[in-house]
Amino acid sequence: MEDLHFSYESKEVLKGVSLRAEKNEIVSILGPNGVGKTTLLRCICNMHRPDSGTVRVCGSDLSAIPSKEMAKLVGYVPQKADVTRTTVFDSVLIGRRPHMGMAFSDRDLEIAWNVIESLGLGDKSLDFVDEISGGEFQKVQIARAIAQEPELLVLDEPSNNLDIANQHITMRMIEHVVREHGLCTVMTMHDINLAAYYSDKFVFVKDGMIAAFGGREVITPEIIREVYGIEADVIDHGGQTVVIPCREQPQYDDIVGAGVGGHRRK
Ligand SMILES: Nc1ncnc2c1ncn2[C@@H]1O[C@H](COP(=O)(O)OP(=O)(O)OP(=O)(O)O)[C@@H](O)[C@H]1O
Repeated sequence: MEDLHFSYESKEVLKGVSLRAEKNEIVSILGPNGVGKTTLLRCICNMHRPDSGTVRVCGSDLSAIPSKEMAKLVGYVPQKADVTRTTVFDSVLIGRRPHMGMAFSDRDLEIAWNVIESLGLGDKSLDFVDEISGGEFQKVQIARAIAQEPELLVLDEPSNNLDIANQHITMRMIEHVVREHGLCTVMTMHDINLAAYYSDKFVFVKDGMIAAFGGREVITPEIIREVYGIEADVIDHGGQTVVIPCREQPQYDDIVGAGVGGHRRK
């Protein structure tokens, strides 16, 4: 992505974003609510046309290729997806559409089933997607994108609605697919610790620009303060980077003192 600018009408959300993600890499995009993370992902997937700048996947300018070719390159899981009444199995199998000829092949069926089983959805495969839980639905969306076998997997908050065990099952599945097939995953995350657990690179977004981009060395108390405006400790826990917000935050007192939620402190 090179020098990308994007505006909603007169509001400029992305102000010259450049970044490069490699094969076999998991890249997490981090930053506060409303900073432009989803907008960035939608530009990567060609769902938003940037004001200027380019996005290339495997050398192809996505704005210039047919949608079926695009679907072979990029699999996208949005934060909120529409629910149509299909079974879990069919919903995942549909991910194979960019690869199929006139009909689904045995290989398509096998790939769909393997992903479903790996994500622990086997016993739900004949359930309708409008009759499963929010977390199960999230896993179905991710399973479909994995079954699509794209070069680039773009995930908007993949841990949404998932309990701690399912967060790790899903992230491990994504990690496995990335390592096994050498594809690239770019995802937004609010949980920095989960991102730190599984990602190779981190992009901190602030004011429509990249505040930091790199390996786990960019996760520092300074960048957390700069981007989120909070104090936090960043510790190494057995080789794992862990961010722990400090209990005392001067601005929390201001918020509580101002009576947010009706709980004015005396
Ligand atoms: N369709 C739209 N029309 C106008 N403004 C929009 C639209 N979608 C998003 N915005 C605005 O653009 C900004 C960036 O939104 P975006 O959804 O990209 O943020 P985000 O970082 O993904 O937020 P979150 O972490 O809360 O999901 C926000 O101020 C938002 O209100």
